[in-house]
Parts: sequence; C-alpha cells; structure tokens
Amino acid sequence: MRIVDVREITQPISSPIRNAYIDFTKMTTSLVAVVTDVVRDGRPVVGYGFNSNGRYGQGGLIRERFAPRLLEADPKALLNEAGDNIDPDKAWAAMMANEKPGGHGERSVAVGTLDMAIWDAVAKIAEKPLFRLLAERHGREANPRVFVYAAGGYYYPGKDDDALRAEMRSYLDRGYNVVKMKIGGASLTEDRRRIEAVLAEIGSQAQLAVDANGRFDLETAIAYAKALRDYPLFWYEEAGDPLDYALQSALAEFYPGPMATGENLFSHQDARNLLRYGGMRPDRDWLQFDCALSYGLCEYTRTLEALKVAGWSWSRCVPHGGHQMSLNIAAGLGLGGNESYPDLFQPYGGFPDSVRVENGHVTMPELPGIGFEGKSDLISVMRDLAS
Ligand SMILES: O=C([O-])CC(=O)C(=O)O
Ligand SMILES: [Mg+2]
Repeated sequence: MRIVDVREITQPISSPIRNAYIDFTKMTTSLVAVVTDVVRDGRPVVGYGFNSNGRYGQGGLIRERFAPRLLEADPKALLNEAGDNIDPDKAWAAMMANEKPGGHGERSVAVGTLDMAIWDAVAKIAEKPLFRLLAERHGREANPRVFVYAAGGYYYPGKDDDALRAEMRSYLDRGYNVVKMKIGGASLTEDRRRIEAVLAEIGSQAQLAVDANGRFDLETAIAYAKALRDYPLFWYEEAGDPLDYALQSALAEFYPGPMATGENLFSHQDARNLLRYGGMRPDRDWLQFDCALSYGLCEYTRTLEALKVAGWSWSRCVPHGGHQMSLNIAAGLGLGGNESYPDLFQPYGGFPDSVRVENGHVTMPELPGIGFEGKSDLISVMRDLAS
C-alpha cells in the first residue's frame, strides 16, 4: 500500500466581491489529488483536497517541497501499526521534515491542502465517512447533524441595501437561521445602515453575524463595538489584525456580546496564544480556525488539545471556509458547526447534492471519505485532475 502520485493544479475561485481587506477578483485555490495503489469498488483510491478560500493557490510549495517529501518517503514508514492504511500523522511528519518552527507563513496552507487529501484517502480506504472514522478514533459518538450558517453580505459594485436584503432573504428561504455580512469596508454610518437594513429584513427569523476581516485599529474596533453592542448580533468577527491579541483582549471590555476570530491563525501555537492573551471568553466567544489553511487536521487535533488544556469546549469552534472537511470534523468531534457560503466559492464549498439545510442544520450523508463524490460539480473537476 502506497501513495503513487500527487497531482496539483491551481484553479480560479474568483468573484467580484470585496471584504474590508481584499477583493476576490483574482482568488485561486490549489486542488490536489493523492493517488494510492489501493483499489476499492474496482478503482484506485484517490484522496482530494483544496485550500479552502482566501489564501490563493500554493502550487509552488506543494510541487517543490511537500509533494516530493510524501513521494520520497519509504512507503512502509507512512503506514499505521496494522499496516492496512496510511497513518495521516506519519504522512504529516514526512511533509514537515526539515521545516523550522514558527513563522508559519503560507506553508501551512500547502500542507493543509495535502492533509485534506490524505484524510480523504484514509477514510476511503477504511470505507467509512471521515466523520465516523474521526469519532471512532477519539472514542466519541458522531453526530451527523451539524449547525451551518450562511456567509455572504459582501461589498460589490452596484450593490445597494435592497440587494443585500434580498441576498439575506434568499439564505432564509434556503433553510438558514444565522447569516453573516461584511463590515469595515465602508464608513461606520454606512455599515450601521446596512446592518439595520438586514436586521429589518430577517426580523426574528434569523440572527446576524458581522465580519470586519481584521481591518480595524484599536480605536475603530472599539468605536464599532460601541455601535454594534446595541444590536442582537450572533457575533462580531475579526475586528483587528489576527495576531493582535492585545486588541482582541481590549475589545472584550467594550463588547459584552459574542466575539469570533481565528480564521487567520495557522498553527496550534498561534491558537494557544489567542486563548492565552486574546481575552476570548469560553462561555460565549467563537473560534474559527480553518484546518485547510493551518496545516490540516493533524495540526487541528493539536489545536483542539490546546483548547482542552485552556478549558474550552470544542463546541465553541465554528471553522471558517465552508468546506466539507470541517463539516466532517464538526460531525465527528463535536464542533459547534461550520461556515457555509451558499452562493460563493463554487464548486469547492457546500454540501453533497442530496443535502438540504433545515432549521440551520445539515445532516451528513454516509459517503466514504470526505464526501466529495456526492457533489457532482466538485467531483467532476477533481476527477479531471486524477481518478
Ligand atoms: O471574506 C473572507 O475572506 C472570508 C471570511 O472572512 C469568512 O468567511 O469569515
Ligand atoms: Mg471571516
């Protein structure tokens, strides 16, 4: 049993949207396929992965360092004790050989992409949905019903409050009861008007989260906090720079409601520092680390361990990214839910075709692996890369 090939390609996931920090007109993702010599249902097992969204394709790093290390490793050294499957932690260690600690940069994205594909292959070789495999490994009961919220509310040219309201209404029509919109890409006065328009639209049918994408300095973050705390928001996300723990901590003094952050923290050490120094409150705040951007599930497991040590429940995690990998982790390990982008980043984000959102929840189908085979538009681009 061995990995016989690793393929990668950079694919566009661009759209004319903008958050407070970047536009997505040139956004890309790396799609990878880890091809094994294991045969299931008459075809070779291929694991697939991609790097969530927001960090561009990682082809250079994958081609030059991480894929060669996987392929050059002694195949036996990557197997589990029983010798009947790949051990993802051993594959991870092989990829990270001769990498210094710290300075996580974007190599965490390259590794996270390959890690997703390895876990997909491992669960397919085991002939189980990844969420069931994870629950078994951790001695837990899987819960296939997962909370999801609809992320959108971006700025884009010509979009007025009516268009924003219509967008949010369409999420409610599709079964969501928490929606998210961007702030910080306009003045506070304008953002207040946008928020009030959305709150008027959703009424008591849903709750609203807002996301500043790390745009604010301390003063602006606090000015927004003072305005936002009058609204019944689901959360106030990523007010300041992701690594500015002092800002996040100061913000807590002005914002009694739930805060959320973490999508741009790419290691368990950074996550632990957020818990140590960021003033985040385990009884109400939300952690959004995205495994695909942060060295994958092998590292995410260490992040979850750091949560436990700091006294946080895993149910406070609602990962960024809207991908099925985090959906599996949520169902298998009891996270609080997962992001979803009903209209964006397709075909990568979203759910298998059979899945419907009901009362803000989805129920995972019993598909081997991560479940990409259940999403026809996605599996077709994946099979174009390798099948
Ligand atoms: O606009 C983005 O980069 C995505 C984002 O922050 C989120 O989904 O929370
Ligand atoms: Mg965000």
